[in-house]
Amino acid sequence: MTIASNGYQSGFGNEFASEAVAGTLPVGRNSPQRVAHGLYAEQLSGTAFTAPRHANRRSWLYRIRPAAMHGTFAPFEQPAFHNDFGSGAVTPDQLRWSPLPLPQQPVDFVEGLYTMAGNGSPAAQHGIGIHLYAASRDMQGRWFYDADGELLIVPQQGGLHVETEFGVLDVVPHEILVVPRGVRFRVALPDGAARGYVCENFAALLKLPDLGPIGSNGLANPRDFLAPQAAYEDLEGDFELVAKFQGHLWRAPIGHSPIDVVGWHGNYAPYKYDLRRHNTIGSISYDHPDPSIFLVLHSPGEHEGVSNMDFVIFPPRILAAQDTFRPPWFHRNVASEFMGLIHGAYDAKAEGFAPGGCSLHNSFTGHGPDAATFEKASAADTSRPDYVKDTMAFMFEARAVIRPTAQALAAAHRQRDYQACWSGLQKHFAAR
Ligand SMILES: O=C(O)Cc1cc(O)ccc1O
Ligand SMILES: [Fe+2]
Repeated sequence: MTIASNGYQSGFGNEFASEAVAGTLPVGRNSPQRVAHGLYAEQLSGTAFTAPRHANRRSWLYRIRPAAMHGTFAPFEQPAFHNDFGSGAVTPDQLRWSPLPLPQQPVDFVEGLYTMAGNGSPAAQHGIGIHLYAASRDMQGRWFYDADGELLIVPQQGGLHVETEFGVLDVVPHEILVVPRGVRFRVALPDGAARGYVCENFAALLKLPDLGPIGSNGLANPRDFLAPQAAYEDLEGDFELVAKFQGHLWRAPIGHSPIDVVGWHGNYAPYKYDLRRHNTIGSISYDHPDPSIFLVLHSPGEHEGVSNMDFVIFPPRILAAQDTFRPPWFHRNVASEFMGLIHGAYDAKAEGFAPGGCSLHNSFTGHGPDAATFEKASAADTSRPDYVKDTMAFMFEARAVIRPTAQALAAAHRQRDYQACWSGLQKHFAAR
């Protein structure tokens, strides 16, 4: 059984209000003595009660049964999905992986999560977990919530039909989905199989960046973010609720569908965004800009301008910079970079970086265009623009080193010859 979408409300972090049955939302108060239609009122807080108003996020849910109603949690064994990033040595090598193969067996979204890397921890409330998912069946009689971090889901192959307490979000590759901490949801696969990336953010909630001299419009525009209209099901049965709590998965029996919110209002809700709407800005004079110009959302850190995580995309664009090496330059950064590819080819890598694949370049590890890209771009005619088409790469960039998991380092899909992509770079130096 699937719940159909009731559509969307637009805006980033707005004070939304939505009811699937007319007259559900109380007027002029949040918690009346008796809620309309015999519903229960429940608050879901995403920030401290006393967070300043501009940062305060919470919603009120009016539901058939309160979230407290479920059985006792017991461990749920899914050893590939965790937050064990280790504390020992971490290789400074450049790392790259081919796409995670799609499962041959029936595997749902939660069973198909595979942890690649991360830093910090849910207990410390800083850092990120970076996961892949590869799934082949709908979550059946099972709902999931992550108490450890908000989930930034980046589909790469196959759509996702995501039923949440707040309503339904349908996403396809090129769209992203953010499910806030604690929100219960079920993922169905309209295309039969699906693959993608997840950034689990343990720290400050994702927000739109300030635009500085860019002005009041540009990059990801707030009105293009969509939150769901309320949609619910009134369903009883022998089901299960899976929780991620302090790095581990738990399961509890639940006798009803938790997607039973008939109306809600507030500013803490899941949302989606179509990356193709990004208003991409670049150089119209010379030089390739820093990738911060491609920022979509970020989780700010304690120091201004230094993020816990920046989500950056490399969408189709026109390169016009003159007398310029147009692809990303060679570089070493204090920040650490995990990249993925949703579609097409990435302009710094002629070969080997496939859609569904990923790479990791940690703090001060040298990287940049591969040898073939360097030779081509050094010889290119820059008097005319380049149209970079058929591409959508992204980066989860973190201030702290991103530690690959033991399973990612040992994985069959790791490209152990990745560094060879630079070995063909020729010495061109001539003093005279
Ligand atoms: O390909 C990369 O490494 C990502 C990246 C892209 C870019 O345009 C500038 C710097 C950077 O790290
Ligand atoms: Fe880089």
